[in-house]
Amino acid sequence: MPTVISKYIDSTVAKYNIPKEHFTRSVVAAAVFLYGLKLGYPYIQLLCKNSTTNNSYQNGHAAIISSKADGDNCVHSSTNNNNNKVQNGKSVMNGIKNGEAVVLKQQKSPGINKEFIIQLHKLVKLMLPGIWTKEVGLLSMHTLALATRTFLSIYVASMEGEIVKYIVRKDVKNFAIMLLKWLGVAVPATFINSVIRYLENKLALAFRSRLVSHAYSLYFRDQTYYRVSNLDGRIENADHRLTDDITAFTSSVAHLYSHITKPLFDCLLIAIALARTNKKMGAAIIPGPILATVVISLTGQILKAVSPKFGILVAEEANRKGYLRHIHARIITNAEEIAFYGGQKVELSHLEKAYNSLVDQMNTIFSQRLWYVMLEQFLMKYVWSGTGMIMVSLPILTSKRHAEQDSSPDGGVSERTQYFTTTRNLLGSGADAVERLMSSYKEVVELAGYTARVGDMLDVFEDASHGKYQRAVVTTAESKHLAKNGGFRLEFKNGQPVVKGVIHETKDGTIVLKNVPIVTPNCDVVCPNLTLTVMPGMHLLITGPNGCGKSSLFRILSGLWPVYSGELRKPATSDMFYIPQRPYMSLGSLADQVIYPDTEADMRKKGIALGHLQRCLSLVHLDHIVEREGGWHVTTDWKDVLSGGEKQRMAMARLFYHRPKFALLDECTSAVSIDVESNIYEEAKVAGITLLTITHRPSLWKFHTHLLQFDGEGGWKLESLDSTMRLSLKEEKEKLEAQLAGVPDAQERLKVSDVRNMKA
Ligand SMILES: Nc1ncnc2c1ncn2[C@@H]1O[C@H](COP(=O)(O)OP(=O)(O)OP(=O)(O)O)[C@@H](O)[C@H]1O
Repeated sequence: MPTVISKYIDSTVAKYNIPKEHFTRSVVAAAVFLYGLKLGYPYIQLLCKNSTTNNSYQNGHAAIISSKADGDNCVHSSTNNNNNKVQNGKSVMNGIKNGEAVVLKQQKSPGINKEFIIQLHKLVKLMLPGIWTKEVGLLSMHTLALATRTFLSIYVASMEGEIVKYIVRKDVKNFAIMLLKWLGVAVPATFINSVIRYLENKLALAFRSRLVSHAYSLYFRDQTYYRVSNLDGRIENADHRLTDDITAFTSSVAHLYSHITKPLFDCLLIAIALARTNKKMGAAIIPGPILATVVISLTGQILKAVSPKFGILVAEEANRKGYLRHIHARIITNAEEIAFYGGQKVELSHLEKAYNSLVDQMNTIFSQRLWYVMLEQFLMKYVWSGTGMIMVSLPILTSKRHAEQDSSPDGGVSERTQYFTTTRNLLGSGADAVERLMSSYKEVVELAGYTARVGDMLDVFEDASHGKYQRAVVTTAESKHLAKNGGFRLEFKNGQPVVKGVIHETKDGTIVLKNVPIVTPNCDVVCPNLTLTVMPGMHLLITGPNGCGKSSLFRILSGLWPVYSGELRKPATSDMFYIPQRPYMSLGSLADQVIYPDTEADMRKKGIALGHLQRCLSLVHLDHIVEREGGWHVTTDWKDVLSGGEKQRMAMARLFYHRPKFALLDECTSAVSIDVESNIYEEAKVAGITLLTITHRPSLWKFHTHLLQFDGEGGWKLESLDSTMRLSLKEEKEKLEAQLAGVPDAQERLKVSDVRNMKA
């Protein structure tokens, strides 16, 4: 068949007097153009479609807002903050809990689509921020190394052809010279191979460093690390995305670059070398490439049609890996509590569940790969080898040169053997190159999975730092009731609550709340309307039942939670210092614990010496630990070394180091003995710090001038805590204590009477 085509072409060119070379080049150019058009067509079509259907759903379904008809419960979930559309994704209805809440969750499908190209473009811009960067230098060197390797491959293939020619001619001298040359080329060739791998790893690391530094700067901007896990519901396990996913993404990009660039060079240069060899043999050039193009295109189409959705599979695998890691991290963090409870059975079952789910996903990928790789190998190894054999034999079979035309002594046998060896080697390398190009499709699809995870993470960080959150929101009947009573109703837009409150920084150092609601991240309104002014020196005691919003008030004052309505005036964040119930011990030395969140450099800048830290510790009765632990610069895991009460005292020592205008104390001395606690409060007041204290301990009342009492129903009461008030509270406490003190006696009497009754 190819011979027939070749003969037909020869006669046609001769008939119209067209130079054969022109004809050949035009055919190859047309074939390349058409194939390029065919590959690019779906993307051109997609681009056109997207620009015309901007407000419509694409490749997915969206369920944006769903509300229950009875009006008691309403559920909102949005997949996009600005408009109600989901691209290349779908929203999944997760189920109805207790007949009250429906939670909707968005599920994106990573794949080779417009979303992928946009996200990849954004990430590439971050990894290659300019021309004169280290990354571009590495990339250029890498490209040069890849091109050099291709030239060397072609050179080696032609040398091998010559070696075979001298063997057939029995020309020992030339054979020995060629063999030495061949060995000489092997040294730079292997060095280049090693350089390619080295540069690929360097490039992956450089890309990773760029992305990590960008991601860290976003993660630590404006408390984003808190907001992402507490206020936004889009990404779980940010730690996994920041570590493993960024690594996988950057390695994949660097690997794909060499995996695509090198075969492209190979294909181009090998095609030119093959054409020249064929021309030298006086054989027809067109049939071989046409045959190769047809076979390769068909193979590509078949593989594309049967290829599993590796992008989705890989993204899901990364998700499950992240979850498994999260469960491990929880066990390490809460090891003591779990051990006290003896909760290993439950924890083990959680771990096993997470691990088995990862194994299931990996098995799915392995089994999908099994059939795909089998088909890939069959098409690329056998079908292509057969095609290669036809291509190698064609020029020899169709060559018009006759034995008598050959100048060589063996009638052209050695020349034809040389040609055969060179061409076979070149074709082998060419086939390898095309195989790598085609198998890189699978890697591109996997890259789409990593791109989606990294790109989504950066988008969420960006949104969270600008106060834009998305999470499935459930408002309950109770919170709606509160909202009605307080005259406050949370407003929703695109399924997300609208932040309408204003925040101002005051210069006079007062805290003012005007009609500020306390709203949880789930949009439960725990207190619809709080109005309050705290002047410096006005020590405020905050009480109320559990879950009434006491700590949440501190979250709002610290800027962690948004102000949904009303007005908040507060001093600069540096003038307020929050101490939580569970004290946080940082990494570092003993001195680092006292000065946290300052660093030693900050401390030096402020002109503070270690002697001052010693005084801070003595104010909380903790100065003895300096000697006990071996000095200020000892580094250990302070979380485990210090007792619960010691950790709380250390947290209070920070208060004396920083000396803020306001101290937000959230039951932070619950494990400290009452006498030490009283001393600390006394000293804090002497230091001029205004106290806002959440406590259930009556022993602390005397240090405060005002009382803010939440009733747990959304209501609150602010009154001054004068001596009569303190007395009445004290009396109430003593009455209750007296009643409780009688309970064991009563129980004892009850037991005795029960025994008597039984005996009777
Ligand atoms: N990160 C969060 N996401 C969702 N809801 C939260 C979050 N943190 C707190 N809440 C909810 O906010 C409400 C008020 O919580 P808050 O911590 O202010 O209670 P509290 O009055 O300090 O209680 P306690 O005395 O038990 O410490 C609770 O119903 C709680 O479930």
